Amino acid sequence: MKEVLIATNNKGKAKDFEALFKPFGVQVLTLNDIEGNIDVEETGTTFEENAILKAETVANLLGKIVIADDSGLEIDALDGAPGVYSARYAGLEKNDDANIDKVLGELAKTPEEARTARFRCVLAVAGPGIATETFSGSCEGIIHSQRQGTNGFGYDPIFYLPEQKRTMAELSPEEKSAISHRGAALSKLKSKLPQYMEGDQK
Ligand SMILES: O=c1nc[nH]c2c1ncn2[C@H]1C[C@H](O)[C@@H](COP(=O)(O)OP(=O)(O)OP(=O)(O)O)O1
Ligand SMILES: [Mg+2]
Repeated sequence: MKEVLIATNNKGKAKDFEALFKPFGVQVLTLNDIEGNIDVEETGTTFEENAILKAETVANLLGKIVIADDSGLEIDALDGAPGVYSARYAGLEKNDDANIDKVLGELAKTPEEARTARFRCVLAVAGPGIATETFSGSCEGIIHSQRQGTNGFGYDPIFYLPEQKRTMAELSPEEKSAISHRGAALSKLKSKLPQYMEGDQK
């Protein structure tokens, strides 16, 4: 079976990618599936910079084509925070629960109509024989006043989708794939996928 390596340590993202690649019959591997402990420090100030940094660093270490994902939540009432700092919003130790509590606390006095937000995702592809490229996608929603649903990861339980009348954490993996920022970015990358898999000589 064909495989892609996603340069991520996030098991929630890995599940999203499994659902996204399933229709193509492509097997998803992540850094959790390979030997060693690769963790790239995210020193960039944009999703693009961090996605490229992760993709190129891991591609260089492994000598193969990889896809990296840098993503996050932009909340308008917080001037775009947590943005690129989404994973470490409540502190250096990554903690989805603490991050959600921090956001809900900051928005406690913000009325529903002013709680607009979006998820953003930038995918970067890098590796031997190809020029690094990026693909981006976004998904609009509203920050809900409490958690709802148990699917997905990260901020999904508080990301309310008015059209679905549910939070992202109440969608099935297939439903999330169809509307998510990650799905939108991957659909731009999709047409180049055969080229990336052929270009990889390893
Ligand atoms: O679909 C999503 N549903 C909910 N939350 C999400 C989503 N997509 C990104 N997010 C949040 C989670 C994390 O707080 C941050 C990503 O941070 P980001 O640095 O890209 O990922 P990460 O450090 O967890 O894993 P890695 O860098 O190894 O890929 O945005
Ligand atoms: Mg990260």
